[in-house]
Amino acid sequence: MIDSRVVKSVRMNMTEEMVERFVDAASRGDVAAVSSLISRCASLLDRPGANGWNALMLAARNGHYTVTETLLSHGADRLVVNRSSQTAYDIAKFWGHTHIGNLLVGTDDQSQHILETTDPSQEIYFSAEPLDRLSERRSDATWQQDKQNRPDSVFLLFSELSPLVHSLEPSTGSGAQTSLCRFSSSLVKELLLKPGSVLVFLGVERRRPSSSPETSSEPPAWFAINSTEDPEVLLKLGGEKDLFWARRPNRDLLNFSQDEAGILAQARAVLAWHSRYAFCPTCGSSSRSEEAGYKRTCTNASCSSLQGVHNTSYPRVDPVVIMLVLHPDGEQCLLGRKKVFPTGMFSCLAGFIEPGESVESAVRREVEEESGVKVGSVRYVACQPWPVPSSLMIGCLAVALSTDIKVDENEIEEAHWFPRQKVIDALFRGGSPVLLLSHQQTIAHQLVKHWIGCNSNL
Ligand SMILES: NC(=O)C1=CN([C@@H]2O[C@H](COP(=O)(O)OP(=O)(O)OC[C@H]3O[C@@H](n4cnc5c(N)ncnc54)[C@H](OP(=O)(O)O)[C@@H]3O)[C@@H](O)[C@H]2O)C=CC1
Ligand SMILES: [Mg+2]
Ligand SMILES: [Mg+2]
Ligand SMILES: [Mg+2]
Ligand SMILES: [Zn+2]
Repeated sequence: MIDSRVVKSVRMNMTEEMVERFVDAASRGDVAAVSSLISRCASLLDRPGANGWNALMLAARNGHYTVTETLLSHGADRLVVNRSSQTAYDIAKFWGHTHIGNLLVGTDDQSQHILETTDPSQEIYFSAEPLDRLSERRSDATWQQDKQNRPDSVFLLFSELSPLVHSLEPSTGSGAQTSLCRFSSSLVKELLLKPGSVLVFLGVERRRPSSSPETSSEPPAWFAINSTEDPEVLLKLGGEKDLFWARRPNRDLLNFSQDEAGILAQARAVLAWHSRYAFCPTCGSSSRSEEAGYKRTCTNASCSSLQGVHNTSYPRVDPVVIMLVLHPDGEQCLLGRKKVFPTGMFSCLAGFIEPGESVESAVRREVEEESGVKVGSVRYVACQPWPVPSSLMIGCLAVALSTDIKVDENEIEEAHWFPRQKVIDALFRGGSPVLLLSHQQTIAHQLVKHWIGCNSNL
């Protein structure tokens, strides 16, 4: 007689084996095997394998576009999570498969196929460009005046370079905690006449490709104002709303949506330049704002800054190299901490580029100055505008030639080689007691993530 428990157990084993074959086919990108197994047993679709990952997650992990497409066309559930609470979209995003991420959220763009799949720049905070800067309109005074008077124009307000913001309900789902306060021209009209106010034209909203052709009016223009009026009085401009000034640059500026962060990076950096260049650096006379806030011209008619190329007349950008230095064994990375960092936090080394220096030389010099480690090859990864006040962080991976560490105590308190697994734990567990990484909106964090994503096989 056959024991029914044995039959049940054999059946279970067969099903489990089929699930494993199915997830394995998805993981390898074998679209024929995936399709054939689904046609034989549709219930396989969302079943997880032994490690808790289903076929969609594995296809997303390994960048298999056609398999992802096939699974979705059969109705695979995009919202199922693995044991680390990641959806297939989270996994695709983490591993840099942007085109698969787009497919999973339903905004597929085939052109992504042509590009390298691991391009981290699309995710970099402060780098979104939702406005068209329309630089050709900056010197068109009539156009500028018209835009300033239009009721649909948007004005952002800053005091001592801090933007006026309001909190967002977590239910907005965007992940952003704060949003920039948007004022209309009628509310800021008087403020613009005050002598301490500086106005910068930021651009016009980019039209969405789907917008109807009969919308003939031009898209709204955006401006930023830095005011020297009493900040408490300015708060009242917003009426009864619960507004506040985002004053702590390294913290309060990291809570916006990607689009608002991009606008903020532009606005704050240009306003910071105005606040530091009230006087001409060449002759010391006062200077005035022109070209809708994109130029400062010396008021002294005989000043040499009025002839030739003078970079003091235009908004400044300071290049900074920031690098994740990899151990020659490829399995460890060099992270350091400044005294001001919270306990346990380590980050990439960074430093200003000096005049006459290439990116590669600056990486080698700063790493050696700060840690004593010699660096060989350097590879650019992505950059981040950093409006504190107006740096451009140039993010690189670099490979060490030596491994002994001797820190420059003026700049760095400690630096160590961290093994890959410790870094993975810090990334996934949001900070272990031994290692806390910098905020995920920083390029330092993104470089670490990029390194893990490039090489690891989680
Ligand atoms: N987004 C991110 O992930 C990160 C951003 N950063 C930003 O990068 C910038 C530079 O990093 P950091 O490690 O401090 O740089 P450095 O290692 O070059 O050290 C900075 C020090 O160098 C001096 N210095 C030299 N050149 C300049 C210059 N052109 N402008 C200002 N100071 C200069 C200053 O000294 P003194 O004050 O004595 O004159 C300053 O304190 C910082 O603004 C920081 O906020 C840094 C790390 C991560
Ligand atoms: Mg340095
Ligand atoms: Mg430094
Ligand atoms: Mg330096
Ligand atoms: Zn001058």
